Amino acid sequence: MPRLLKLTLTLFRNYRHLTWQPENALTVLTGENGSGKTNLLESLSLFAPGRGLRRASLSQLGHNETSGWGVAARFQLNDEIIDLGTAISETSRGQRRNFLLNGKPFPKKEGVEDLLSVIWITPQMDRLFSENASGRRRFFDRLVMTVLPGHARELAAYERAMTQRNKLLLTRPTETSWLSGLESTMARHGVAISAARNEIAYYLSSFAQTHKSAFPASHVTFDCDLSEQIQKKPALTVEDWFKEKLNLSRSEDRQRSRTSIGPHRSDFMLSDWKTGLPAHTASTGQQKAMLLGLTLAQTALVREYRKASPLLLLDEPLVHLDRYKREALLEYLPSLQTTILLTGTDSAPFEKISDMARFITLKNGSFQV
Ligand SMILES: Nc1ncnc2c1ncn2[C@@H]1O[C@H](COP(=O)(O)OP(=O)(O)OP(=O)(O)O)[C@@H](O)[C@H]1O
Repeated sequence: MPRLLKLTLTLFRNYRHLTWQPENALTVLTGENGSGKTNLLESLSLFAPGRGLRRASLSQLGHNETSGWGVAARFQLNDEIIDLGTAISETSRGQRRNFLLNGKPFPKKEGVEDLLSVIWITPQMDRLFSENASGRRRFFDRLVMTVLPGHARELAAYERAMTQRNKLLLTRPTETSWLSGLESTMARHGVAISAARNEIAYYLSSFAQTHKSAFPASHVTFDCDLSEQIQKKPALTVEDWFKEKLNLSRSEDRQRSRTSIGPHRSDFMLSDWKTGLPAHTASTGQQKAMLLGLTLAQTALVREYRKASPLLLLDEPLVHLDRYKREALLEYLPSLQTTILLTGTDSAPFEKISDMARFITLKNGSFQV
């Protein structure tokens, strides 16, 4: 669990209208380039905080950029059935995306991430370990959120305070007590963010190590002053230490127009547990295998912490993998007993799961019968 029972797309990307009731836990979506495979996965990725698997703007999601799009899905969670919906709403501050739970706005202080974990990989992530740190940070924070949903709120609160501090340093740098208040807020949430990242990195490494699969067991570490401090000192002391650092960096940060220290600057490192091979020096296929290894360990961790499986969206998971790894992945996935959507241009590489999975061919945003 969870099980996707129904998906309805209205004027979403290249879909005018689609209603789909999946029959199997495993679905393989195939079709020519541009047929709508990633778009369908993207629609489900919107049931997670943020901008979905393509990080698209709201206007890009509507069919031919119309704003009247909507995505609705019915899920079976452990023993209840819920209806989730997302669409654009107009507010006094402009357009934003809203969520509906069983036809009503979400209760205050509760987010979609409290009900459902959605995990995805995309072909763009094949370069995750060799490209810039901001992509890795975003990836890792999303990973932490799927396990500890409160992480999303900590990040939002930290970023809000940091944005205000950066603005204040430029416009009213003499407002020292206001700045101190913002720095206290940043320190409190910053320590919580780093602690959650460290906790998940630690458990991911140990889960990955015991995980029996063809995928390299990975060692995950964080490169951040704060993470290092947290490993040595109690959280409150680290909070004071971070607050002091922020205070001391005011004039430098004012010159740079940004905050130069904190968890928003950290990076995470991944290396093969056995060989010590750092991910960025591995081959393309090895990096893909490390990404999948991390994703499978994440899935196990979500189950352990939340007593429920995540929804898995795997866009082109077999690309770059050798035959041994492809088969190992396909052999493992059915044991997860959750809704898993896989994509590929051809069905042949998925042969191994042909008796368990439902194969659907897409063309121009509709299912081929
Ligand atoms: N807002 C939109 N309105 C209409 N069509 C769109 C919109 N956004 C993207 N498309 C179209 O959707 C198609 C891309 O779909 P998608 O990325 O899902 O394809 P895919 O099947 O995953 O292809 P590939 O195999 O190349 O990865 C493109 O033809 C693109 O022009």
